[in-house]
Amino acid sequence: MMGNNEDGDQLFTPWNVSIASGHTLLRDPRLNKGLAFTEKERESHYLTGLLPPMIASQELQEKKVLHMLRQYEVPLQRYIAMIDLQERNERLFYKLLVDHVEELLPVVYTPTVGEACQKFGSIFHRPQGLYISLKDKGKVLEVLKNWPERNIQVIVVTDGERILGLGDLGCQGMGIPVGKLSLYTALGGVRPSACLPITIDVGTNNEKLLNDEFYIGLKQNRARGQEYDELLEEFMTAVKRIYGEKILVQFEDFANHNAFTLLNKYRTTHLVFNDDIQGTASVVLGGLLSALKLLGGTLSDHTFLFLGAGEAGTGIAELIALQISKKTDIALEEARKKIWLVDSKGLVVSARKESLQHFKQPWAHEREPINNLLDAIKEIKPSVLIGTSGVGGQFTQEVVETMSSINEKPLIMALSNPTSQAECTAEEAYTWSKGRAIFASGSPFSPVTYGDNVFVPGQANNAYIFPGFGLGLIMCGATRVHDDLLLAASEGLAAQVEEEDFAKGRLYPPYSCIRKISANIAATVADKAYELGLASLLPRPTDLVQFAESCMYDPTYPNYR
Ligand SMILES: O=C([O-])CC(=O)C(=O)O
Ligand SMILES: [Mg+2]
Repeated sequence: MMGNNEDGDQLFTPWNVSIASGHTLLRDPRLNKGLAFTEKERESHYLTGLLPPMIASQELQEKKVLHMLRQYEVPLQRYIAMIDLQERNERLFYKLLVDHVEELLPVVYTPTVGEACQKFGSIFHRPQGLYISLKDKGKVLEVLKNWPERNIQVIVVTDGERILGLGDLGCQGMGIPVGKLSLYTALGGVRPSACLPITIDVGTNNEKLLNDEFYIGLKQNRARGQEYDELLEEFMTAVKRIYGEKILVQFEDFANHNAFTLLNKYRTTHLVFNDDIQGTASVVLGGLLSALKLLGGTLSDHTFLFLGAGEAGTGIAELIALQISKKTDIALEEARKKIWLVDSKGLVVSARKESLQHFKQPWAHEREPINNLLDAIKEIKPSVLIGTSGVGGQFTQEVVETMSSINEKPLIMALSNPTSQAECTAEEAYTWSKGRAIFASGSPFSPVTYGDNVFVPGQANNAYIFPGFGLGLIMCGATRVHDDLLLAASEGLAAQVEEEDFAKGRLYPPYSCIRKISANIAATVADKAYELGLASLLPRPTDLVQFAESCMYDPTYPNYR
């Protein structure tokens, strides 16, 4: 329909019904193959003349993009180039990511994605993902319907309040669901069209953003309480209504208070998973199980001390206690007593119980108060030290040396992200422990040479877990997440660590085999879901690893007729 409005501008309805060919085909990132369109495809799809004569293979295209990426010295430039590729040629983006996962994971994911979120307003080109704000209250279902795809299997949603260890980035947190879902596809094989990144904008308390003229979100302080709860309730109801019972909703980078509340509220009615609480817990438990092969003994022989008592800290602590209680005759309550948490006010102890947030209370054991990490280490003598504080540099030389004086092989995990927030670097851990520490970190660190040894630190990042875990849930039609599925994922991951990994001091297998790892995790998770009666796809496939592999998206170009 055409016509003139009052201002004299031409009005028209932006409808366009066509099958993709010619220019449209080239502009559709899901279908575009660029120079890889064959002679025949160019002829039958009206592409002749729209491309230069060269016909390139997908491999050659990969080589070219990789060459270009390696020329950029600034990580953010690489990130932008990858996002541009994703928006231009989706299959090439994923082919590249799958084939060069170790090199490109730090580009599209942690740590660079953190910087991208911080600068999101200025690098914002074309919108990715779906934005739902307070303004959409009462019409969230309609907003969801604006998304062009219908067959969604996974949503990753954030409200941007705790982006990695970088704090409140408001609406600019969108980089995180986008990045996580790229990994769902590249690492876990979930189809890109089945993935939906969502940011819920309830405002931000970040003054810098509120005063930034280019800030892309709502310029108001965060809604709390009833206003917040109602929007999230409307969202969760709409999601189930539009996508059904089996839609997986992954909560990501919410602040502690909302993260625990949302998970508890929706775990019995929806298929929900909190990556920061549960995914991180599962990846760390996997690393601990594999560390036992180096250290000997069982989990219950160890004493654990955490710096940080938020989502990651208490999530990991609870999963360790659960595993101990399942594998021994120690009750969960007793198992918890092997685990100690230090927060910003010092050791979590019973004397503080009244003033503690509810998620810290199970960890308030009997002991004299201690107000700092170092003294807590000296008193408790942990064999395992885990940093989940979100604050960089807290594992000082003295901390690492003290751990090393207590333990022959201290196990130290510096999990906070991105790299700037890591509790210590890999080099610090190996140097200060004189090469004795077993070290893993949330963000990637390069190998470290110490004496005659080259140590390869493992990256204890939930990226090992959520893609395979999600695939496992989806492929068996799971309807609820159960803690036993997380334990299964940890065991599935630990089973993938090989002798040569241990020889290099790493507790995790290399990311280069991540698709195989994910298929195995998916299989152990689905197997457990069948055992618990949580799987709806019947009959159960006999070979679950093979079934997982057969479900995985292959980014190789198809041929067009
Ligand atoms: O995104 C990551 O690298 C791991 C994670 O969930 C977080 O730090 O919040
Ligand atoms: Mg996270």
